[in-house]
Amino acid sequence: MLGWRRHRFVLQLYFHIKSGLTNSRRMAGSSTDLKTQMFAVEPNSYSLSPFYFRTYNCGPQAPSMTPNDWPMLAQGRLSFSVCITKGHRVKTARLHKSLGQQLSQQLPGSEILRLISYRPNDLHGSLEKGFFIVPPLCCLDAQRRLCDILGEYRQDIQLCSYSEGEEPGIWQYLWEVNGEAKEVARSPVLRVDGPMSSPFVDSIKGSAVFYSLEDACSILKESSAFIPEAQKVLASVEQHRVLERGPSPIIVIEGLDATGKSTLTESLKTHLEAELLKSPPDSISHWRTIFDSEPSLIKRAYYAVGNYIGATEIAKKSKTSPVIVDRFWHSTAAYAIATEMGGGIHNLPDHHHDVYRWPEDLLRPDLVILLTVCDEERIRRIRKRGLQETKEEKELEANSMFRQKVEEVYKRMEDPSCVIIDASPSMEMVLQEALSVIKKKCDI
Ligand SMILES: Nc1ncnc2c1ncn2[C@@H]1O[C@H](COP(=O)(O)OP(=O)(O)O)[C@@H](O)[C@H]1O
Ligand SMILES: Nc1ccn([C@H]2C[C@H](O)[C@@H](COP(=O)(O)OP(=O)(O)O)O2)c(=O)n1
Repeated sequence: MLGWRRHRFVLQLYFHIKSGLTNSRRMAGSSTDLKTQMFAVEPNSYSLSPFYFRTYNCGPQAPSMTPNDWPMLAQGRLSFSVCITKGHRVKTARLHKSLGQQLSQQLPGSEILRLISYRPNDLHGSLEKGFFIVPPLCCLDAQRRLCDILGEYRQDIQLCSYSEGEEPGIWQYLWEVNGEAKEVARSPVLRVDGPMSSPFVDSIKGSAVFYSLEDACSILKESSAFIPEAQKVLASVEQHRVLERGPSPIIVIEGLDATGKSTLTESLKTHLEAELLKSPPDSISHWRTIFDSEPSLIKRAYYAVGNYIGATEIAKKSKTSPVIVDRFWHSTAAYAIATEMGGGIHNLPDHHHDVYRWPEDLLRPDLVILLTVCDEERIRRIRKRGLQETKEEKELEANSMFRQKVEEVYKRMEDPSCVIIDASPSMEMVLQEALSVIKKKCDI
């Protein structure tokens, strides 16, 4: 109760001294929407699985909740959700990324979790992405700073706070960030079980993993207004029309950074008198850092399209010699799925889920080899190599859970699935093992 009073006081004080135009039409729409809204918070230390809650209408039989049901509200804690309201998908994705960065930088000590909000009967039509913010205990300053950050985004966000209310239960308060102190709506909230099909998984398709060239290109088309290089990548697709593949085997080598892909692909090239190609191909790889700094919607669309551009060259070369490919679609899907799914391995989509399928319209290799080495050896190799690591690889080094998830997704990919080779032994032994697998699986 005390938490709620203090919390409302701080927010109202803040909004009273802010001025600006109100946007009552949008907020009125949102407040009615809230009555049927589901929220899913990605797993973290509070909950190893996603945390689901929904708003509901009060009634005589309405169940009420206590902070015991909401671990993040224990000890009078307050928490917040910020959703980016639905709009142009590329613009929304960029706003989401920049808001996430600002929240992490400017609210040190707060837990910033990814959140999605949706209506169960219309997931894709209603899905909004955002963050669930748990400031440190007794940190009034965090609320002020949160409001400061949100000022810049006020036309595009919906801010709610959560606390115990005057009436029993946990309440969600919808705030108008844009003008006088105004609590626009309030609603009791109820923690609920997750649906059978995870909305986090459903939201991946078409927003982080693209199962057709058309889907990935549509994102790059929309991005062209903000990123001139997106247009250049699309022009490259036009120049690379898919060709019939030849009779020689196409072999993809996959694995985490420093598992020995480059070393093995170079040796295979020599031993099999093969062509060595990589994805993304040279024609677009110089724009990689530009797309790496974009939100996953755009970054993953770039890598997806890169596979299709690469496929044209792969198909052409397979007419005359075996082709070895250093990373292909499995990398694109594995890193995207592992990044988008919070929590541990148990939270990944189940085996045989259709997120692990190969895109129908993408050239299918004859064999995919996955190189694995233990963490200690992989990190020893990264240090020995001494080259600059990508930001993502630095995170991989720091985040063992993410690394395990990427590798697990590789292992779950289907049709073609990966043949796993333990790449810990000497380079010569790894090469011999790879040659033996290739001999068995391909016509060489
Ligand atoms: N089987 C192996 N045993 C020991 N070191 C290896 C082996 N394979 C590769 N390396 C070394 O590990 C480092 C990373 O290998 P690299 O082929 O560049 O990996 P990737 O292409 O997967 O990032 C390099 O310094 C390489 O010489
Ligand atoms: N075909 C590909 C190749 C790489 N990627 C992405 C997946 C990861 O985000 C990075 C990994 O590439 P990185 O440059 O770190 O790794 P290598 O140097 O190729 O070992 O690129 C992809 O999505 N699709």
